[in-house]
Amino acid sequence: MDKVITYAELEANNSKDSLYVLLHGKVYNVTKFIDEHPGGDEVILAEAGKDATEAFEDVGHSDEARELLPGMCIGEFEKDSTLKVKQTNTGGSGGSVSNAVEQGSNLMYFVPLTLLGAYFAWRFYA
Ligand code: HEM
Repeated sequence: MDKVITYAELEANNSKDSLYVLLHGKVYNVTKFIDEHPGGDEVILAEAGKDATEAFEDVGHSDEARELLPGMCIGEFEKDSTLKVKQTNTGGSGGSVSNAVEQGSNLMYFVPLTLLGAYFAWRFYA
């Protein structure tokens, strides 16, 4: 299983006729499996050309489901491509939203602490 799959290859195999899925940094050819998937074909097709790891783990797939994976593995995902995928995911609106949340959580601590400090300063001097 030494073959390295590029992002271009992953993206090119995005239909029911030929479908690759990226899970945990490995690429799986699920073309034959998709009709047998108990969760239906649409959920897997929706992850075509993307990192499906999160969707796969969110479902909480059983050990039996995981045992099917090695048989469909066709290689490792190109490391640089992973970065590219991650960058497009964190870029754009998603990135600014999480930045805003991060800044918000800093304020969440800063504002009450400042008010508390002001209150005790007032009690002390009053
Ligand atoms: C390509 C690798 C995958 C394999 C081998 C696989 C296999 C399975 C198996 C065997 C089940 C039956 C329940 C279980 O044993 O856990 C299942 C259920 C399910 N799978 Fe997958 N799956 C794959 C990918 C995905 C992906 C990418 C999604 C995307 C969201 C997905 C969504 C679901 C859902 C929603 C169910 C639940 C169906 C139900 O309980 O009605 N699966 N899968």
